[in-house]
Amino acid sequence: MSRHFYVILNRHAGRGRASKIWDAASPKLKQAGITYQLAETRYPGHATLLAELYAKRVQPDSTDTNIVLVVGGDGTLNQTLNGLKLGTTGDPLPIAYLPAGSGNDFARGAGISRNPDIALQQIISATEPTILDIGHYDETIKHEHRYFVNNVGIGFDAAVVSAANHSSQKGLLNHLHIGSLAYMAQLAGVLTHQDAFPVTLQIDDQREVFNNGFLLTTSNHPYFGGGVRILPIASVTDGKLSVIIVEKMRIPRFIFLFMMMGAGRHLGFKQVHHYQAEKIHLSVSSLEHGQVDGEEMGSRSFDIYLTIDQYPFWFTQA
Ligand SMILES: Nc1ncnc2c1ncn2[C@@H]1O[C@H](COP(=O)(O)OP(=O)(O)OP(=O)(O)O)[C@@H](O)[C@H]1O
Repeated sequence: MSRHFYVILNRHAGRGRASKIWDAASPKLKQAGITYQLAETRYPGHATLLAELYAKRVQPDSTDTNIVLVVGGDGTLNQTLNGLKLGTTGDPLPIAYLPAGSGNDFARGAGISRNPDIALQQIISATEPTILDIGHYDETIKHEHRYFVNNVGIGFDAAVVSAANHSSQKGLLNHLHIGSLAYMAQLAGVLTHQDAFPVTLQIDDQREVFNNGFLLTTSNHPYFGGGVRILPIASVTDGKLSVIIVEKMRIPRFIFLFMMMGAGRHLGFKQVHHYQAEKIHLSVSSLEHGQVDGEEMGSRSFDIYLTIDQYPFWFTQA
């Protein structure tokens, strides 16, 4: 059975790293006898439309395996997944993913190498799809729904994403290839300004209320923020979502908590609560920042139903 790749390339991902990764990978695909068609994203969000149109166009063919290869970061992967979901009526088209972003948290969580040569080998050597968990949310106030590969965050992490994106220094720092400094600088600012907020959480049949929420993240795997192991218990193959709530605490204690995350010891703090479930319902009535897979949801109140789903990915485990 021959393989044909539809490549969705975001040359801007990873501050331009994606472009170099693709230029090195394309001859190797040809050498491996894989045919491909290249589509480059032209504007933010374009990957969704490209994937949707491709899914609508492609015909299932028993002699050919059609695979969508994403070359970009978690944002491009998220958009591609959502476009494929919109455009597919029959069997889902498998996604191959060459991580080329800044954070690459999905690759960490799924066992896809962040070394592009190894990741490409994982893709080329695959002979069948690997089914992994993905998340889905339904937000009832603004009537939004979307799939996610990493996480949906409300509060601290989303405020950091928003502040870094709107920072006046971001362009300069990115130009100097030190964009992560933009996040570090914003982290300090958000730590001092983010207020506590009330959260109501329904986990399967269990209901919890927190008046002092600070960080609220529902995740599909352990990593967030570019490699922070916030939910070590989470897995892309357990058929469950994991949720963590960190209550507001004094700044030095919060910094200590972040240091303990490296060793996975933060879950023992009394202000840290975590759960796993197939269905999660979150309500936040105050205006808070939200993010999904690192993309801003805006500042608003939230009433979100989160569920787990599965999707075929094209790679062999490292
Ligand atoms: N031609 C383009 N011009 C500007 N932005 C684009 C273009 N194509 C895609 N984008 C946007 O680039 C953003 C960042 O992409 P992506 O998340 O893939 O990379 P990243 O942020 O470097 O990686 P990660 O999310 O893993 O940290 C996405 O929001 C995407 O919509």
